[in-house]
Amino acid sequence: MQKILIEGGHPLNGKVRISGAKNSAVALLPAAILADSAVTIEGLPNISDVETLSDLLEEIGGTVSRQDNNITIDPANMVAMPLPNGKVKKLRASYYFMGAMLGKFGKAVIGLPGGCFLGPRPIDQHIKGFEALGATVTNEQGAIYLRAEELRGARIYLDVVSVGATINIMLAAVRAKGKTVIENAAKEPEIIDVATLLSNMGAKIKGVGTDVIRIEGVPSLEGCTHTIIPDRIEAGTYAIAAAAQGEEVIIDNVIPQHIESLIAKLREMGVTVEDGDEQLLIRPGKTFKSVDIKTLVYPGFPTDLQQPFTSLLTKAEQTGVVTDTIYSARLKHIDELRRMNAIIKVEGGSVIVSGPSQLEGAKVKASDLRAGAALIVAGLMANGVTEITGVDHIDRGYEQITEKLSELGARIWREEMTDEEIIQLQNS
Ligand SMILES: CC(=O)N[C@H]1[C@@H](OP(=O)(O)OP(=O)(O)OC[C@H]2O[C@@H](n3ccc(=O)[nH]c3=O)[C@H](O)[C@@H]2O)O[C@H](CO)[C@@H](O)[C@@H]1O
Ligand SMILES: C=C(OP(=O)(O)O)C(=O)O
Repeated sequence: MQKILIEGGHPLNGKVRISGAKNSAVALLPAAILADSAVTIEGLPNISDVETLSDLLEEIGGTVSRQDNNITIDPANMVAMPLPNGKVKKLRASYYFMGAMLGKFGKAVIGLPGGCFLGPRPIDQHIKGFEALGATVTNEQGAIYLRAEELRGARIYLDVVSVGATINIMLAAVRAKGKTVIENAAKEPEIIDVATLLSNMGAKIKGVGTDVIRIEGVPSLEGCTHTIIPDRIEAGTYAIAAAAQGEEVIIDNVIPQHIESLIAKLREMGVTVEDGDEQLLIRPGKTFKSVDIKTLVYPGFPTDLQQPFTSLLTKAEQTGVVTDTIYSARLKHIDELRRMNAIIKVEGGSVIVSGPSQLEGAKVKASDLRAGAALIVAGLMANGVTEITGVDHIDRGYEQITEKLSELGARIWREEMTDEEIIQLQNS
C-alpha cells in the first residue's frame, strides 16, 4: 500500500494531457457485453476501475486484450455468470453489469455496488426502470437478482435525474422489444458517449443529451471501435490545481464546453482562463475573489469537482459557500482540510470557507476519490510536506496523477507505507 507525499509551494507550469473519461469508461466496458462480436475502446484511462471491470468481463467469459490505452473485448464466450460478491463491491459502476447482462441474457445476479461513500446512494431508479421493461428484480442477501422472459419497451419517468439509472436503462432497453422512452433523463456527456458506442453497435437511440431519450430495441448488436471522450472531471481537477498553484498551465485534450460551469467560477474568482478547441490555458492572478458554488446535474457545477474546488477556496479573500445538492454528505475532506489549517465549517448543509488562509502540510487521509483530489490540491499549496493515505481511492480515477503533476513542476512522489502505518490507516 502506498501513500502520496507533496512538498507544497512549487509553481506549476507547462502542459498536462487529460486521459479518457472514467465515468464513460466504466459504462463503455460493460456495454460491450451487449455485442455479438468484438468491441474495441480506444483511449481508456489506466485506472484501477478499468482494471476491475476488465477482470469482471473476464469472469463472465469475455476475452479482454489490452494494448496501451486500448482494450478489445470479445464477448463471444460470455455467459450469465452470477457476480454476487468479490470485485463488484470495489466500485460503483459494476451496477452497469445489471443492465448489460439483462439486455443480453435476460438475467443477471450482481452484488450491490461499492464506490465512493458519499452518503446514501440508492439504485431504486435503476430497478424501477428494469421492472418497467418487464424484469423481476429481487434483493437476496445483498445481491440483486434480475430475470425477464422478454424485455419489452416502456415509458419510464425517472423520479431523480440519475446518470447511472439513465445509462443502465439504456443498456437494457437497446435489446428490448419495441420502444422505450426515458423521461427526466440525465444529460451528462458520458451518457452521450455511451449512446454513441451503442449506436455504432447498431442500437437505435434518439434524444441523448436532452431529458427525453427514445430507444427502439433491436434483436442484436455488433462489435465496433469507439474512442472515448476526455475526462472532464480530471480536466477540471487540473484546472483547479493550476488556479491554486500554477503560473501558466495548458490543459490539453479537454472539451471546454464540458466544464463551462467550472470555467465560469474560475473567471469569477479572477483566474484567467483561455479556451481553445481542445485546450484550456489557466493563469491565476495574485489574489482570488471568493465565490459560492452549488452543485447541480449537468450542465450545472459537477459534484465531482466540489471537493477540489473547496481546497482552492481556502486561497480566496473572504467567505465562499459550497452547497452540494447531489450528495449533501460529500464532506469527508473537510476535517482533513481543517488539519491543514483551513478555516472551514459546515452549517445548514453547506460548507463555509473563510480565507485566505495559508495551508500547512499535515498527515491526512483520502476517504474517497475526490476527497483525495482535494487533498492533493491542498498539498500543492501548503507549506511543508503533506502526506496522503487512502491512495487506492485516488487511483480509481486519476491516471498517473503523481507523474502528471511532477511534469508540471510539483514535488510529489509515492512511498510504500510501513506495516504500522497500514494498521493505523485500517483502524482510523
Ligand atoms: C460511475 C459514475 O458515473 N459515477 C458518477 C455518477 O454516479 P451515480 O450514477 O451513482 O449518481 P446518480 O446520478 O445516479 O445520482 C444522483 C442523485 O440521485 C440519487 N439517486 C440515484 C439513483 C437512484 O436510483 N436513486 C437515487 O435516489 C443519488 O443518491 C444522488 O443524490 O453520477 C454522480 C453524479 O453526477 C457522480 O458523482 C459520480 O461520479
Ligand atoms: C463518485 C465518483 O465515483 P463513483 O461513482 O465511481 O464512486 C467520482 O468519480 O467522483
